[in-house]
Amino acid sequence: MLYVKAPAKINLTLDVLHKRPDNYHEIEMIMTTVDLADRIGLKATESGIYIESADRFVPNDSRNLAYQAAQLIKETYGIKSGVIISLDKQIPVAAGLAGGSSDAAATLKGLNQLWQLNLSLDELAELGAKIGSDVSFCVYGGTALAKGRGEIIQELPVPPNCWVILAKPTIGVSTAEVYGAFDVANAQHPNTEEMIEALAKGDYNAMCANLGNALESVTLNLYPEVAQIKDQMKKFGADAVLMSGSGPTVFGLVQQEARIPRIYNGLRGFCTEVYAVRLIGERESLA
Ligand SMILES: C[C@](O)(CO)[C@H](O)COP(=O)(O)OP(=O)(O)OC[C@H]1O[C@@H](n2ccc(N)nc2=O)[C@H](O)[C@@H]1O
Ligand SMILES: Nc1ncnc2c1ncn2[C@@H]1O[C@H](COP(=O)(O)OP(=O)(O)OP(=O)(O)O)[C@@H](O)[C@H]1O
Repeated sequence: MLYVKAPAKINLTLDVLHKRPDNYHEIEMIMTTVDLADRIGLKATESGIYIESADRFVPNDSRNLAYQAAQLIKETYGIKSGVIISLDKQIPVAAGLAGGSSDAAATLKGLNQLWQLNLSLDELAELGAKIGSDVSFCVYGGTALAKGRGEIIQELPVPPNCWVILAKPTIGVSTAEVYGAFDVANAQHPNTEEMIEALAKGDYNAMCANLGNALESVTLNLYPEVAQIKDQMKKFGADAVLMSGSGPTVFGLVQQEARIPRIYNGLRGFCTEVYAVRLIGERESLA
């Protein structure tokens, strides 16, 4: 069995520029990986693609993004052999943390090794873009500026060291629904350039000051409980707070470890899924 780690991502910024003729939105966003990861096991079989997962919210057929990754590699490179993909899910599902996309990216990287394809990260990221907008970033990991519909990746410096508290309300959010309700005319845009500068300088306070997500107000309107979690996280002492991706997960950045118990325990009072993890933000080598 070959094991590959599939880390979650958070959005430090997410800007939506305009709607495109292909119905996707042109975006500009800065993503970084956090130390909360699914573990993907890959086992060779004679033929077929099989998904094993104990999580009842995870599809075990071609709707699974890891299945789609294996299918794409098999078709593109004419592979006859099969694979059993076991997904040990740690990343909450439909959370805005790119769980499915990261599983797909890890599957691409793992199968590259299992089937000895010798593909580069760039080639794997290009394949990943066919599966979903977040998959290319997940192939590289680390910290990056993503453009286009999310698939054009430019590496950025590793953010300053800090803790990330993640809190997911019990609702799951559909990315398509949030983009669908987005109103370009009334959008609030984060300052992407300032965030890039903050990362270049390793300036934690500037990173906190420039967190911004144009989709946040859309999800907050649809699901008021997300706004409540944001308020609570601030009240309990996070340095800065933002919704990740299309939500509903809210993350808070904290530099002082001593502050974590108060925030963590305070949120656990009305939110079952709360995690305190380190920010990774650094690229890992090929699986
Ligand atoms: C919200 C984010 O997670 C931020 O990282 C991504 O922008 C979404 O990435 P994703 O879940 O991989 O998205 P996809 O599976 O490619 O697309 C899901 C749906 O979201 C909408 N979508 C997605 C990306 C994008 N740039 N514009 C869009 O309008 C489209 O309606 C699409 O049908
Ligand atoms: N490997 C997978 N893990 C979890 N969900 C998956 C997977 N493959 C497909 N799905 C489906 O995708 C839906 C969205 O789940 P996912 O956890 O990827 O969302 P997300 O974190 O919001 O993604 P993103 O941030 O990329 O928009 C789920 O409801 C599930 O039906």
